[in-house]
Amino acid sequence: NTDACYGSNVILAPSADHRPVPWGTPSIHFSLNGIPTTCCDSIEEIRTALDDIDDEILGLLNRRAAYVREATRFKSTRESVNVPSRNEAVLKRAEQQAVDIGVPVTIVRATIGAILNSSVPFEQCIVSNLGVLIRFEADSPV
Ligand SMILES: C=C(O[C@@H]1C=C(C(=O)O)C=C[C@H]1O)C(=O)O
Repeated sequence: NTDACYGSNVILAPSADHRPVPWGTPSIHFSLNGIPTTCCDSIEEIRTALDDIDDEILGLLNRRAAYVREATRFKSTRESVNVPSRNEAVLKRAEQQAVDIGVPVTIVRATIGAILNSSVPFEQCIVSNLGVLIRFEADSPV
């Protein structure tokens, strides 16, 4: 039952433990120079696509981290960095979006959760080290 993976949509897959591979037909449909194309015919093809996507995700994480760092400009103390109510809202919104768009909710819950759980310590790290920098500059001879 794929309901549990997606949160709503259901895809059909053979349920046998030892199914012959590849089973089914390529399920990713896209247009290559206007020509309808499908993927994938091999695991290598899939892994190349996953590597490309991971590169894109890294670019997005870099952008997100820049905004998280910028948020420190509006936080006066290290204690005010973590805002649990906002974390909760970010996660809730992502889960709802996932269901609406058809992204597997299991993946969204874990990844957005991990992004929040790492963004807060990153932001706290920036705030802590800004303090060090300011103290260092204040203590330096002019
Ligand atoms: C960026 C902020 O700081 C923290 C990081 C958040 C995030 O990564 O989305 C959300 C809330 C805060 O815990 C913020 O307050 O919005």
